[in-house]
Amino acid sequence: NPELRALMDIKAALDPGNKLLRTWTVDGDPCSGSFEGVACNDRRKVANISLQGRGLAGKLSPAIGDLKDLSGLYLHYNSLSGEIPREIASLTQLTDLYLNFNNFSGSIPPEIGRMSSLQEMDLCCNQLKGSIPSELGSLSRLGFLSLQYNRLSGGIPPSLGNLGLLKRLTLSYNHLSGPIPTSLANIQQLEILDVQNNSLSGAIPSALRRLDTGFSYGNNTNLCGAGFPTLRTCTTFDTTNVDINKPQPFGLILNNQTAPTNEPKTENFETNCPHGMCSSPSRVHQIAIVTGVIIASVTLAAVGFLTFIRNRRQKQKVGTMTELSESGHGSEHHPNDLHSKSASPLVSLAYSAGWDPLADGLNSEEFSQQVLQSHRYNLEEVESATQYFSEGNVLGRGKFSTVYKGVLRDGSAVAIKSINVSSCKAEEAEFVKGMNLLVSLRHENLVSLRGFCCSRGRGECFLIYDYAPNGNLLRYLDATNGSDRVLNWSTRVKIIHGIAKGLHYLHEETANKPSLVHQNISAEKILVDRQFNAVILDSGLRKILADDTIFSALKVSAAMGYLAPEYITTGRFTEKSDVYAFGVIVLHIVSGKQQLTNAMRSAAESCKVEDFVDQNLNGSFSASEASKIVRLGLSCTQELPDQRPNMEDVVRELNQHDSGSN
Ligand SMILES: Nc1ncnc2c1ncn2[C@@H]1O[C@H](COP(=O)(O)OP(=O)(O)OP(=O)(O)O)[C@@H](O)[C@H]1O
Repeated sequence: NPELRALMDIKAALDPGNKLLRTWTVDGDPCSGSFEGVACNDRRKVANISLQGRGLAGKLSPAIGDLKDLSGLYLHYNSLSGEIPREIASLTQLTDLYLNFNNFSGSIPPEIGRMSSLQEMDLCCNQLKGSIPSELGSLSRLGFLSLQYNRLSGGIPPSLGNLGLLKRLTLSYNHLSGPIPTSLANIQQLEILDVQNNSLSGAIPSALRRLDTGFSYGNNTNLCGAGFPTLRTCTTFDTTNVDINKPQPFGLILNNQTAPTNEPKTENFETNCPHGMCSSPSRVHQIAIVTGVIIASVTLAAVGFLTFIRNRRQKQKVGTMTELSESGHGSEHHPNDLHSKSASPLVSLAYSAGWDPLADGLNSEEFSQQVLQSHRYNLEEVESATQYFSEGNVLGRGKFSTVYKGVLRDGSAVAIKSINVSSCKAEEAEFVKGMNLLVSLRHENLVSLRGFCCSRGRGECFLIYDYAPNGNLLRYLDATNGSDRVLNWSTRVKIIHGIAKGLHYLHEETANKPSLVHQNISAEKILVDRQFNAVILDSGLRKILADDTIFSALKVSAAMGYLAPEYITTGRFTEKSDVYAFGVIVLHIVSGKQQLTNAMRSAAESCKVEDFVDQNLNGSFSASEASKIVRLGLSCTQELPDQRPNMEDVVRELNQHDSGSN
C-alpha cells in the first residue's frame, strides 16, 4: 500500500522519537480509524490529516506529496521545522493547508501555485524567508491567505490581484517593501487586507478605501494616500517607482527604473501628478538623493533609539520570556511577541506583574470559586472549538478583538471573542471585578456569556458566548425587495422591544448589579437569535477593557451616527447616550435603511409614516403602531439628553401599545 508507506515516512519525519504517533503502525490500516488524526474518503484514500497542537517537533516529509487524495492538512500549533517540501505541490486536491504556528524556515515553494484546489492557506507565524512567489496568483480558488509573522521580504506580487475569490489577505509583520499593488483593489470579494508592520511605501490604491476598517496598513515605512486616516497625502516623490524585487533602503529609488509590475500606472499618476505638476526626472533625481540622505540619517537615529528601548524592555521582562517558552514557541516572530511590539505601556505593566488573574488559587477573595468553576474553560477547549483559531472560523475582526465561531464538545455552537491582553484593564483587581460583573449579567435580551478563559501563554483572554445564528441587525438593513432579509413588521417590533428591555436591564440598578451604560450600541452589536429575538452583544465589556481601547472604538460609533451629540462636549457616556443610539437603531429598523436621508427624517417628523416605513413591507404594517414607534425613535434622538426618555419610559411606552392593540 503506497499510501501506508508514505504515512510511515511522514510519521518518521514528524515524530522522530515515535512518541506521539504510536498509533500509526506499519501493519495497521490507515482507513480503519485507528491512525490518530487520519481520515479517509469513501475510496479508502487518505483525505485528511489533522494533527494540530500535538507537540510534533520534527519535519514535514516530501512523502506528503504521495497522498494524492489529501484534501485537508492541519499541522498548525506544533514545533515543526525545516523547509516546506516542494513536493507538497502534487496535492492538487488539497483545499486546506494549515502549517501556521510552527518553525518552518526557508522560502515558500513557488510550486504551491500549482495546487489548484487550495481554498485556505495559513503559513503564518513561522520563519519563512524570501519573497512571496508570484505563482500564488494562480490559486484561483483561494479564499484565505495568511502569511503574517514571518520574515518575508521583497514586494507584494501584483499577481495576487488575480485571486478573484480572496476574502482575507494577511501579510502583516514581515519585511515586505515596495508599493501595495493596485491590482489588489480589483478583488471584489476582498474584505480584509492586513499589511501592517512592513516596509511598504508609495501611494495606497484609493479603491482600497472601500475596505474601511478591514484594511490595516499601520507601521509601514512610507505609505501615503488621500482619505486614509493617519496617512499623509502623497507628494510628487511618491510617484518614484520602487523596484519591488529589490527592497530599497529608504523606500525611495535613486534612478528612473520602472517597477516590474504589470498593472496600469494611471492611478498613481492621477493621484500624485495632478495637472501636470510633476517635477522633471532630473530634478526628482536630485531631490531624491538629498531626501534619501536625510531619511537615512533619521532612520539611523530611529534605529539606534529603538534598539536602546528594545534592550531596556528585554531587561525589564525576564518573566515574559519564560511565558513564551512555556507555550512552546520561542520564535522571534511569534504573535506572543505582540506585547513586546505594542506601544501600550499597559502590556509590559501587565506582564511584568505576572498578570494571570484567573489562575487557580489566585484571587479567591475577589473571584468566587463557584464562578471560577462554573465559567472557566481551558485553552484546549477553546482551541478545539475554534479548530485552532482557523481563519475559516473568523466571524469578525475588530481593533482589539477577533471573534471566532466554534463548536464546544457538547455540540453547542458558540462565538468566542479573543481579546489581546494589552487591551484589557492592566490592574488585576479591576479586571477581575469586571469579569465578575460580566458573568453575573443575565437577561433574555443580552447574549449569554457561557464562560471565559485567559491564556497567559497566548497573551489573550477569551469570552465564550452563545452563538446567535441569524447574524446581526446590519444584515437586515438595506435588504433587496423580496429577499429573506426583509423582516416582517411584527418581527421588527419584537426586535425593538427586545433591545429596549435589554438596555433597561443594563441601566437599572438592582441589589445584584450596578447600573451599567453599554457605550457601544449599534446595529452591529444587536444580534438576532433563532427565534428572531434581539440579543445585545458586548454588554459590560467596557468593564474589563482598558480606557484607550474603549476610546478607539468610539471613532467607529461616531462615524456610524450612533454617538450622542453631547459626547463631543462632555466626553462622558450616560444612560442617555445609550438611549440616543437606541433611537437611531429604531429608525433604522423601521425604515430598513442604514442611512437616513433628510427627506426621510422630515417624513418621520411630519408623521408621514407611509413615506418613512420600509417600502419593502409593501404596506403590511400597523400605521398607528408605526407612528408611535417612529415618534419614540425621534424622541430618543433629541439633541438634548434631558429631552430623551429613559429606557424605563421607553419599555413602558412600548408595552402600552402592546396592551392597547390586544
Ligand atoms: N454570539 C455571537 N453569535 C453570532 N455572531 C456573533 C456573536 N458575537 C459576535 N458575532 C459576530 O462576529 C462579528 C464580530 O463581532 P464584534 O463586532 O463584536 O467584534 P469585533 O469585530 O471584534 O468588533 P469590535 O471591535 O467592534 O468590538 C460580527 O459580525 C458579529 O455579528
